[in-house]
Amino acid sequence: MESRFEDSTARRQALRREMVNRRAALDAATHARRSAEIVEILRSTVKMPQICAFCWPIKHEPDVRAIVDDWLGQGARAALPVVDAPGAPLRFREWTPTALLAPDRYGIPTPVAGDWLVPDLILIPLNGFDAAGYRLGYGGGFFDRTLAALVPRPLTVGVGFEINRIDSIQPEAHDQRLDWIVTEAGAFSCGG
Ligand SMILES: Nc1nc2c(c(=O)[nH]1)N(C=O)[C@@H](CNc1ccc(C(=O)N[C@@H](CCC(=O)O)C(=O)O)cc1)CN2
Ligand SMILES: Nc1ncnc2c1ncn2[C@@H]1O[C@H](COP(=O)(O)OP(=O)(O)OP(=O)(O)O)[C@@H](O)[C@H]1O
Repeated sequence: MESRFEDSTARRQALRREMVNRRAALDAATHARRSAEIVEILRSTVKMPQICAFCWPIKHEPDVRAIVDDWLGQGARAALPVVDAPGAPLRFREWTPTALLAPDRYGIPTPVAGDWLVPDLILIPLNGFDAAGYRLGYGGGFFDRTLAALVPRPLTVGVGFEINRIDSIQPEAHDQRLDWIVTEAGAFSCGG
């Protein structure tokens, strides 16, 4: 049992790095084009939420901030995740275009003030993903823990690039399945 645990942990660690490396190899124009394609698909498939959580892109993740700007202009509110501590669920703090952001413990720009909000939609960046709707992140377990705790559960839409598609992330008991995955190739319902 111990060695099997170490194997799956080692596999995930190697996959996490590989997924970041694949995105890092995209040139800026390709990255921008694919991000824009994802935003177009989101525009035509996702109903505007009341409160949209999204992530400030890191590690060459897709940049879908344009749809958040659209929704803000149409009356929605937006929020970014805040890491209180490793092992704790995320909380979400309001973001507006004038919000002051400061790097958190991982260097991720994070609001330093603002209302704490509960999103009805979360746009979740996919470091890696599979067709069943499982996501590979950066190993913190933050979204798994957060989604396990949120009642009612918000709509979860993973946003990723096709180069980060994996046959199966070999989900574990704690892995939360996303409702939708949107890539530059389309919107996929995961039927979780
Ligand atoms: N853009 C973005 N923001 C996000 C997330 C995300 O996936 N993307 N998160 C999604 O949950 C949360 C942050 N989760 C993170 C977890 C680990 C690392 C990280 O850099 N890990 C190091 C190893 C650090 C360590 O072990 O101490 C690494 O990958 O090198 C970064 C973010 C909240 N904000
Ligand atoms: N609901 C939960 N309760 C307690 N621990 C959890 C829960 N969900 C995940 N974890 C723990 O978090 C750790 C990391 O999980 P995982 O490898 O799935 O992270 P990840 O999805 O890559 O990370 P992140 O969402 O931060 O990007 C695991 O060791 C797991 O035990």
